[in-house]
Amino acid sequence: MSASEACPAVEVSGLVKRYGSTTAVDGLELRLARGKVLALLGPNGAGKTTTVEVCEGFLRPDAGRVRVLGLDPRAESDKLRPRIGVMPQGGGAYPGVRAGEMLKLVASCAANPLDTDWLLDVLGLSNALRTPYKRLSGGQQQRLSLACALVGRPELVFLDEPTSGMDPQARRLVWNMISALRNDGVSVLLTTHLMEEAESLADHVVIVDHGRVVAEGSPAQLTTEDPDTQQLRFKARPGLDTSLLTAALPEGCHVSEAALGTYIVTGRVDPQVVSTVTAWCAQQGVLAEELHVGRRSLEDVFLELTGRELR
Ligand SMILES: Nc1ncnc2c1ncn2[C@@H]1O[C@H](COP(=O)(O)OP(=O)(O)OP(=O)(O)O)[C@@H](O)[C@H]1O
Repeated sequence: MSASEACPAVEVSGLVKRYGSTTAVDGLELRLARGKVLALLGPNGAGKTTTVEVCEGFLRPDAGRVRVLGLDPRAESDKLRPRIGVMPQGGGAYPGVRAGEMLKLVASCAANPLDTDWLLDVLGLSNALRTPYKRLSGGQQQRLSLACALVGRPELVFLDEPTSGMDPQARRLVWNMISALRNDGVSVLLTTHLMEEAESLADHVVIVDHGRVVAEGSPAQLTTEDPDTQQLRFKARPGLDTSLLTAALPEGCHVSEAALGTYIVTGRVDPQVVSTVTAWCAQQGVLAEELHVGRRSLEDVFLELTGRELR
C-alpha cells in the first residue's frame, strides 16, 4: 500500500472559515476513512457546505489543516481534482447545455471515464439526453449532477444533499448507487437533512452545529442500544396529562408529548412499563396506537443536540 493509499480519505483539524463577521466553521474536526461513507448532518447554516467546499478546494480556510487523499486541496488541486468527484448543492451547469453534452464534456476531462450512455441509462436520464439543463426537472438536474461527479471513476466523492428534491424512486436509486460505490471501495462524504439517508448509508455520522462537531459515531453508537436509553413510542389523543402517566411509571421513566398526539416514554423500558402504559391509557378511555419499543432514532438524537427551534 502506498503512503497516499494509507492516509484517510479526508482529514480536517481545527478548521475555521469566516465570511466577514460570520464564523461559518469554528474549529471543526473530521476524519473519513478510505472506502467508508461519512454523513455530515446539521441544521440550516451549521457550516456543512462551507466545510465540504473547503475540502473540495473551492474555499480557502482561515485556519486549520485539511488533507484530502493526503493532499492539500488548494495547493495541490491539480493532483487532487482528477481523483475526486463533486456534486455541489443545487447542481450548477450552463442553463442551455443539453444533458448528454454536459456529461460528455465532463467525461472528456477524465483519463478513464465511465461509458456515458451506460451512466445516463443507470440514472434514468436516457430520455433526457437532448434536453437543455434548464428544462430538466429538479430531480433530473440532481441526477445529472451525480453522473458528472461519478463519470471520472473518482476515489472519493463529495455529495452535497444528493437526494434533495428527488422523488422516492430516484432517492432509492441514488442510495443504491452510493452503496455500490462503497462496495467498490470509493469513499463518500455526503451532507443531508434526511436522517433515514444517514442512518441507512453512513458508516460514520458527524453532527455539526454552529460550525462545530457536537456528536459523532456510527448510527448505532449515536442511537445507542443501552437499555436505559430505550424508548416506548405510541400515538393517542393529543393533550393527555403526561405528568400523571410519568407518576404511574417506575422512577427513571419520563413521558413527553413529542409531537401532537405522539408520546415518548424514555428510561428503562421493560414489560412492566409497557403494561403500565397500556393500562393507564385504558383507564383514560384512550387506545394507545402504533406502540413501538426501540432505541432512539437518529432524528431524536439530532433534535436533542441541536434543539427544536427553526434556524
Ligand atoms: N458566501 C457567503 N457569504 C456570507 N455568508 C455565507 C456564505 N456562505 C455561507 N455563509 C454563511 O455561513 C454559515 C454556514 O453556511 P453553510 O452554507 O455552510 O451551512 P449549511 O450547514 O450547509 O446549511 P444548509 O443546510 O442550509 O445548506 C451560514 O450562516 C451562512 O449564512
